[in-house]
Amino acid sequence: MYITDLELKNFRNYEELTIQFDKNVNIIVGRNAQGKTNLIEAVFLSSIGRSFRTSHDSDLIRFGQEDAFVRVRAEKEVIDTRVEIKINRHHKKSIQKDGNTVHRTSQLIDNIIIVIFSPDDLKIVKEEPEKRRKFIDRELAQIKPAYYDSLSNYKKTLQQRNACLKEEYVEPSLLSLWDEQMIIYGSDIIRMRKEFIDRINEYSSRIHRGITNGSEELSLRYDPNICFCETKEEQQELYRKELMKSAASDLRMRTTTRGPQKDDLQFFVNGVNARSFGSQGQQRTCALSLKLAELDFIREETGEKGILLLDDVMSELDENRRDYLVRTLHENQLFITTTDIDPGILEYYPQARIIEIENGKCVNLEKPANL
Ligand SMILES: Nc1ncnc2c1ncn2[C@@H]1O[C@H](COP(=O)(O)OP(=O)(O)OP(=O)(O)O)[C@@H](O)[C@H]1O
Repeated sequence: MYITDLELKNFRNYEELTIQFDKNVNIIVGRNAQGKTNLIEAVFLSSIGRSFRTSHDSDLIRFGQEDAFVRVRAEKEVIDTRVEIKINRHHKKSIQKDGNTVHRTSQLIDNIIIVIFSPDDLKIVKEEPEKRRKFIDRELAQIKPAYYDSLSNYKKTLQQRNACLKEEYVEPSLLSLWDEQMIIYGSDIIRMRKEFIDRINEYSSRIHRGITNGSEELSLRYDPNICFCETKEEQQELYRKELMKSAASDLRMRTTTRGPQKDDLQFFVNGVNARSFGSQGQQRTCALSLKLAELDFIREETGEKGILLLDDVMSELDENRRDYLVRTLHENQLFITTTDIDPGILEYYPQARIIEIENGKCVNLEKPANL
């Protein structure tokens, strides 16, 4: 799968842009604050209909304008696709896929599959558990409609249950109504997360061995707040018991204290917890292995090669890791944003398309003379 072209109108600092991409490597180069990340943000929008850096769609509209428009075309193994997004300051955003209106974001799932890797991702090991849950959710929701549905239903139910717990008087029958919903959706989430992490563990440990020339063994462990059970029935039964056990503390604390909203993911390098004891370099290598494992997972699940956006990440990696990244990704379409082109990348990818950005305009599609 690869993105063939992009069209923008009044998107962030772009007034108007039409651009074709290379099916392998696209290097988006320019000084700071010129619109490099804005460009890949527009590309990313076609995968889940949302930005990776803001939850306010109106932020995407060019200052002083009322509407923004994004069109992304992609070629896939079986059928090509086109995603168009219109954002208005006052109305709901509208999305079309191949000319048909998308009513629910889940209808976009499994169409254009994009993985974004930014410097923030390099901190995933040492950051708060929320970041690791977000990683799991973003990845799974993008390719598994069932996960997307369970997660959004779970989040809605959790909100309603928490609102109920904040009331002066908590109606027991209402609470147990929410509990039954939590049990169904929460159990599904735990089971799908467990399967996902087991698979990602397998891929990432192989990749990690490759990056470290076999000197480090990475293993991932899912750390669910409510233990994983082998069967769905056992899972729901356990979930029910845990909710009953925590009912008194939930009422006292006026919030839901148990469930997948408290899950975490642990990283071990050579058996040692990387969050507590890993060096910064080791933590970064874990993050890199995890990201690359995502692409393997996508390939296995969908048969498609996911598209990778590397936002400003090359300069954050040492030569060894950069090399590994560049060498292993020759089958995926890459978008690399950078202020300076690393000549090493052009050695591997002499055909890479260089897209130079200046103040929301594409100024030069040729290779600079010095490279
Ligand atoms: N809605 C908007 N309308 C107009 N301009 C915007 C809008 N949102 C952001 N910008 C501008 O876009 C620019 C930032 O673009 P972007 O984040 O893509 O930078 P970049 O080229 O990736 O820079 P860096 O190398 O520093 O990461 C800023 O000048 C900002 O003011």
